[in-house]
Amino acid sequence: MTNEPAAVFEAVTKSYGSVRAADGLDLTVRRGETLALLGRNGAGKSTAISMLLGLDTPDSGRISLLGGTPEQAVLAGRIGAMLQEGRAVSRVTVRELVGFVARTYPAPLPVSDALALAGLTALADRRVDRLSGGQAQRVRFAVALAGDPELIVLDEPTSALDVEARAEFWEAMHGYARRGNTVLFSTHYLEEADTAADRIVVLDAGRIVADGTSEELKRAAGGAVVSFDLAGAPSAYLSDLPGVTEVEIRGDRARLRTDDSDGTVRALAARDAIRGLEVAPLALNDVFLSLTRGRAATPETEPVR
Ligand SMILES: Nc1ncnc2c1ncn2[C@@H]1O[C@H](COP(=O)(O)OP(=O)(O)OP(=O)(O)O)[C@@H](O)[C@H]1O
Repeated sequence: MTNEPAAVFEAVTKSYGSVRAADGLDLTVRRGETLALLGRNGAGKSTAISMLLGLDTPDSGRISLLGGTPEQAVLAGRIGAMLQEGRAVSRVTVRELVGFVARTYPAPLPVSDALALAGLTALADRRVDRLSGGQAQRVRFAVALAGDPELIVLDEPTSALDVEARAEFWEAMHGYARRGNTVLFSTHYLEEADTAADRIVVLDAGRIVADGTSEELKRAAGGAVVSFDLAGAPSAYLSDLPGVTEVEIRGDRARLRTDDSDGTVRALAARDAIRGLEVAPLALNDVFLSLTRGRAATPETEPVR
């Protein structure tokens, strides 16, 4: 393995009419890491991925992939990709399909390895049009692995899957990553970025607004959440307590985001407002919301799940 990065974006911009889908992206993807591009619908994830794969060209800036251009890396079979829309294939078996794709690459994985990595060994002789959504998605993953790529790029790979199928999918992906390969995937599931990735890059309106491990992102955002039962008491004073930056009341429960949890708790204790008191570190969801706040309320954007 070399120290050369898997992929580099340098000051990459891309506009569609008046929409800036990539607005000065600078990003280095290191070899062997599993990186999540996290953002709402329309944040620019698919645009970044299309440019990385050479399917779209930046208006300005530069992208290199495995030390060369995206086209060179893709043509040499060094990249595997799973994009959002998959074409349906019928009649062939799982093994036949993966074998067929593997033969188009210069140095493919043995088909049995690709099937095993994708958790498909037991389904190898099943027709691909007779699979569940989760199984079909793992077939697409096996197809992306067929050429034995060094880097795999997955655009929202689990968006149509239920919880169990998602877990199985990530298990398969981890098997591939453990072989020293690089994975870049996009998602709008925070939980998935949190658990499946080593590194999270948060995109918003075509810009990178955060970059780090889930722990680093939470630490950088600072603070904690203090919650307690109001027990019918008034809540108007809460926003004036030490450290409190945000107050949310749900039913009879108050939830305070604070930069100084000790100070907040002391002040609540002084008012005897500590029924059901809980102090918790910030969740990735809170971090994400504060990073992307103020840009969310347009009709095309949806909250992350
Ligand atoms: N071919 C295109 N023509 C016009 N606008 C486009 C095109 N592709 C993307 N856009 C716009 O660029 C912005 C970024 O879109 P992109 O698909 O990259 O976001 P995304 O983060 O992948 O979203 P999603 O989660 O919905 O896939 C959006 O405002 C989108 O409407």
